[in-house]
Amino acid sequence: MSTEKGNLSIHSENIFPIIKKWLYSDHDIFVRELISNGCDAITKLKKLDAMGEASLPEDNEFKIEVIVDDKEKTLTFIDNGIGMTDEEVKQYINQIAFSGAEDFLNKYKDKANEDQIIGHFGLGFYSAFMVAEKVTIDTLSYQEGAKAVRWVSDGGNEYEMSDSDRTERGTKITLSIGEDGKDFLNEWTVKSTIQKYCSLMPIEIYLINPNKEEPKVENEDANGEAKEPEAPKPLNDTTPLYLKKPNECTDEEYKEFYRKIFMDFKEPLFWIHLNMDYPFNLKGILYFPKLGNQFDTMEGQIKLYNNQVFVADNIKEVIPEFLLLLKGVLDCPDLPLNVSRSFLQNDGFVKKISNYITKKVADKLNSLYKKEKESYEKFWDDIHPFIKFGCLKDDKFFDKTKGIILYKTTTGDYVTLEEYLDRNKEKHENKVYYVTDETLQSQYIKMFKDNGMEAVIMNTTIDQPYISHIEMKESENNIKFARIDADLTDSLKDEDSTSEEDNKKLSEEVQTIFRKALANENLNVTMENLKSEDISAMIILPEESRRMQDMSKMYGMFGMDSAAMPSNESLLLNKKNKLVKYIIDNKDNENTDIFCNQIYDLAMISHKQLSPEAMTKFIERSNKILQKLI
Ligand SMILES: Nc1ncnc2c1ncn2[C@@H]1O[C@H](COP(=O)(O)OP(=O)(O)OP(=O)(O)O)[C@@H](O)[C@H]1O
Repeated sequence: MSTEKGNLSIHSENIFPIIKKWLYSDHDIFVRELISNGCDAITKLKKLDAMGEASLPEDNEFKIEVIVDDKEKTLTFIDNGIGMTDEEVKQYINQIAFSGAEDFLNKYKDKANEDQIIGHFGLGFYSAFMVAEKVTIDTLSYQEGAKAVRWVSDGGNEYEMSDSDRTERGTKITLSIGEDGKDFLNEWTVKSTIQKYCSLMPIEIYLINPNKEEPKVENEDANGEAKEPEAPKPLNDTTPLYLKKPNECTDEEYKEFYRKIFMDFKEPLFWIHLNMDYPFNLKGILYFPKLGNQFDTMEGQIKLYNNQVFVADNIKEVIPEFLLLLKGVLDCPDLPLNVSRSFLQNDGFVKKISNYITKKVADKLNSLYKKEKESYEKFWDDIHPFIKFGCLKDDKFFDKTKGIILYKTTTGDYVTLEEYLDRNKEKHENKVYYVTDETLQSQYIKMFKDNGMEAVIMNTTIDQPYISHIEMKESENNIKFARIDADLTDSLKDEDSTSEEDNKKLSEEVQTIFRKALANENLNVTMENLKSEDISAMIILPEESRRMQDMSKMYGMFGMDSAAMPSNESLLLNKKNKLVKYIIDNKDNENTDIFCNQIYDLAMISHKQLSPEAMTKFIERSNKILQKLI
């Protein structure tokens, strides 16, 4: 073939600077594009072979090689697929491939919307110019008698075609790397890019560095026999586990796949294998990860693939936000690979996928609850923030899971809301008592236990919004949550023969003593006849006031003054307690001040953390009390 020069029919002076500029943030995707073109070329040939329209040599092994040569400043992609004839190069590369680039340019002209443009990476072959100054294609078609063709372009709007010296079937694309792309002459960069985009692609991919000094290996074994050199390993897993049928996969395989993909060596708790052909094609595995410790951020990772080609991580337009707390791989060939995020957002098809995944997750949780209750309870501490977040975010998910949401009780077991309410209805109807800090509130927990009562433990950040959510959803049933120190239930009180009037008088009297001792004119004091004699006093703060306080503390961080909030805390004194009785009967005792302050601090410690000043005084006073015992 005589050398042929041509002009790429283009409507812009030069499209390539635009490609480089706009796609800069994603400029490693050219690796994905060129390798997937190689995969496609091989898949096409496999199909022809299966139809008997191509004959392949006996020892044929399909593969893709990527050669990184920092001396020659080239990065080369070789496949042994279908190849192209000169006519095909003209048609596919000069016309069709370019239309992808042209399409891109039109979008760029019409919509100055960055998201549209960056999201649209359907540039295929021409994305090579994002890093290359010159691109050379050497290709030999599988067809009998085909002649090898060379195509060269330096990224302007011109190309040159001539005969090539390629003798093997397939296509070799050589990128002469320019200044912009010099990172891609680094073996590690190329390797990690291939692993990012191509680790599940269906054809074996090998990375070759001709300039690397191979470490000397012993080529004789212990008996002096010549050792077989180790065969190079592909960088990818050509048959990812999710392609297998769920009933053919073992637990070990699921765990191994998880370790390999996420490099997470903590075992996942359980998983959901998605395998759907109709009405859309979706395969994948979603894992519920084990939370490390409470300081670990709950951040999952959902990798989206299109026919084993990586598209992106955590695309919240396709995957419901709360599912992003999971880890998983989803392969959806029906989702266009080259489409902008704003398009996905408005696509009804994508919503169907998202609803399907949500339903599958809810189904799995329900089946675990029904069939493997013990494991479900064991997993609960790890999975509950995820489930609660899902309930807050998605009403449908809430409807499907509300009956299987567990509450860990101070008795040590796990119950549903219905079970809790039912078994406590004699003592407090439609009311859920909860604990936010088991250590701090241990005094109250003990009192509850002594009286055969129980509270549920709600000690994570998601619990407060979740409580409000449940109260809203259950408003018809008038279900209310109250922290264990929010009020005093009748079950904790004993019969009291004192008249209401006398009681009021007594409370006022004691209030005066305590106000004076604590030098606090606003202190509220009430008297109750508790069942237990041991407790001297408790701090009571109505649920609503505490929620307001918590909120103001949160907003205080953003400049609101939380000190300006009135406090509704009151000191509840136990009439039955010896010390309280003693104070009432010996108002003028020299130790009254010490008693009152110590009682108040002890009650406060079980309610919230003391301020540094209060703590210092408490310790000083405790030491003084001890000294009096000498
Ligand atoms: N390695 C290759 N072997 C054989 N043909 C190829 C190869 N690379 C590209 N082609 C041909 O060139 C055409 C255009 O390639 P290009 O990557 O630009 O677009 P595409 O692969 O069709 O679509 P896209 O990459 O946008 O999904 C391909 O459809 C194919 O026919």
